[in-house]
Amino acid sequence: MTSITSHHPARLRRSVLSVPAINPRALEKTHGLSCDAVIFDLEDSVAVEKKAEARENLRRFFAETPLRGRESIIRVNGIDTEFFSDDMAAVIACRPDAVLLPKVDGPDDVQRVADLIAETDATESLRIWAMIETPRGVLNAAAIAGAGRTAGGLLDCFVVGLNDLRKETGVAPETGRIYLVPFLMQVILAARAYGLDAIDSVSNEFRQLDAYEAECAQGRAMGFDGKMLIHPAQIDGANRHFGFSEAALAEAKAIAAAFADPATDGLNVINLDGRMVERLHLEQAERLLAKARVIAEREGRTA
Ligand SMILES: CC(C)(COP(=O)(O)OP(=O)(O)OC[C@H]1O[C@@H](n2cnc3c(N)ncnc32)[C@H](O)[C@@H]1OP(=O)(O)O)[C@@H](O)C(=O)NCCC(=O)NCCSC(=O)C[C@H](O)C(=O)O
Ligand SMILES: [Mg+2]
Repeated sequence: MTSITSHHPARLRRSVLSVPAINPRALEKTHGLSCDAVIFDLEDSVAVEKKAEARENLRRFFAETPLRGRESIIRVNGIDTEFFSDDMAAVIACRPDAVLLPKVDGPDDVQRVADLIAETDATESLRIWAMIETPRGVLNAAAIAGAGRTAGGLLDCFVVGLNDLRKETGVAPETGRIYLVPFLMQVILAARAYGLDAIDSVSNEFRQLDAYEAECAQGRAMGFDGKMLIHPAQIDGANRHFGFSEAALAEAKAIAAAFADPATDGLNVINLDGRMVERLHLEQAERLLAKARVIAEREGRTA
């Protein structure tokens, strides 16, 4: 693979909202929210004595009122915990689009889960997402991303977890995430090297929307595809920052139109209004336009 083309070029993952599976009211609310994807959490937001009840909530939710038109992901407890096998049974029963593994330390974690899925009839539809949130996870990010290939191509997306990473490393929550940026960039690079998407970490302060918006802008500039969220108030900001401006859309259309002109047949590089544009830019433009079409479709208009 030589480009950053992902498995699913037109898949939207701007806003990925986490919802505690123990909270029926919040589960119900997901139907009216404009996030691109929902993570149904069985891990940290569910108390130990409530795990079984949370799984039951999910079984009911997926059977009776499943999410439509958006990706659904279930976050299970860690593979070495006592909850994992019951969580995976719930995942297989619910049939979300993906299972999110927390605290992935190395490629073996992904392989173990891929082997488990291979024993079921969910291989066609169920993908694996991995949380990169431990020091080993960050150090092994490239090997983990590469494991996607041996694990039947099921690995699809990385999600960064800075709460755990701060806890494990002692890095302070400084403005601008200054000391965390090297870790974040390493995760993005590893994801891109193997065609995975990468989702930025949650921001805990869900009432401080100015700081949150700045963090979204930073995440977008770093190359993340979207942000994991904890509260509905964070959805609009993520959709805006990880979406496209009118200017970017117009530029993508101009690039696509230029290369569609027969006059550019056989040319790899052209002059577009005083700027060099290559066919690699056409790939980027087409990816942007495909995502823009999905957004427009969802909003009931034409791109
Ligand atoms: C943080 C919260 C506990 C705050 O909840 P609450 O006190 O209810 O907030 P509000 O009163 O402002 O809520 C307003 C209404 O919005 C609904 N709501 C709130 N959060 C959600 C949600 N996540 N999904 C759907 N709906 C939500 C409330 O029910 C209110 O509705 P209404 O009654 O009609 O007014 C809460 O936001 C929350 O639990 N958030 C998610 C927590 C979570 O999922 N944690 C795990 C993910 S974080 C993570 O993964 C960290 C990572 O691992 C790492 O290491 O970094
Ligand atoms: Mg975590």
